[in-house]
Amino acid sequence: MKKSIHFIINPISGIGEKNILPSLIQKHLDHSIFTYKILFTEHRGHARLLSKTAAEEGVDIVCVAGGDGSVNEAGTALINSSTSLAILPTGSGNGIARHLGLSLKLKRSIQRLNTFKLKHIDTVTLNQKKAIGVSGFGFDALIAKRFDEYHSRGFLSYIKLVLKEFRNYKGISVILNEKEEFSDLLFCSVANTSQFGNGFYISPNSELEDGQFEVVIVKMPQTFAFIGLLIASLRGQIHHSKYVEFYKTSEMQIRIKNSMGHIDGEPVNFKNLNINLKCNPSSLTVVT
Ligand SMILES: Nc1ncnc2c1ncn2[C@@H]1O[C@H](COP(=O)(O)OP(=O)(O)OP(=O)(O)O)[C@@H](O)[C@H]1O
Repeated sequence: MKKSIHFIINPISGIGEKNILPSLIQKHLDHSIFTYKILFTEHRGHARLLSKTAAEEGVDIVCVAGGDGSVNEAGTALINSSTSLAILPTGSGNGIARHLGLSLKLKRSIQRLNTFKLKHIDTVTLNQKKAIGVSGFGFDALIAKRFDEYHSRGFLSYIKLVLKEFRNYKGISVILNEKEEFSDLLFCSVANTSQFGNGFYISPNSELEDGQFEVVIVKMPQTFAFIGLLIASLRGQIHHSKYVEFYKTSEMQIRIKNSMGHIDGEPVNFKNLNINLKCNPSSLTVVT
């Protein structure tokens, strides 16, 4: 019997044209293996609703075309279901797709679906919210919020914003497991995958199949050292920096002071800043 795929396309993700996707899918998907349907998201949160419905209907694969925000919406709706997640990376940063080693070329990533290889990956719970890639508090959350409101997307816009916002940024404080307190931090990340996106690594040793995640503490650097940190991040060397500490774990309680949060790059308002972090091992099936 043929497998069913629902393609869910976020038309505002990234900077590329999404209207060509239906013809690329028609051309490169193996129709002897798959039947498919194409849906475009119409608003924030729509990918979550469409994916939930697909899982309830017993669709085999939800293939989301978008960035990490869309991957989060679609993927977290499929946790512990028998529907697998596939990704066509059309976002600005595509951190989760890059971590999974997926091709950023649309033709290649559609063709790769035809081989239908599955992987069971971990997800992370932050209080009631679910994450797949990198979440956190502090400067990265501020950037997620500003980027969300920004007039343009893509890599260059992102870098411009990061450099502009750093100039006025005041640090945050974090307490780990009610014991260790850190103040004047640039940010605190919860990394289930290795990078924010665009090749900016925050936790190069994070893996999606180890039943654990990393809590990454980044101390506030001076401007010059901040540029150094960005370069180290792009080189995948940030774990050697004296400004960075890692805690690998499957569970942790963190208390955040004076910060907003983000989950998979999307700004999130946590009502309670006592956050219980928990890994959910092998809770999501992805096509790689
Ligand atoms: N039709 C739509 N109109 C407005 N917003 C939408 C629509 N469809 C989805 N969204 C929202 O767009 C936001 C950004 O999407 P996404 O993360 O996929 O792209 P990106 O930000 O360009 O990529 P990345 O997260 O990899 O940097 C998400 O919050 C998603 O809910």
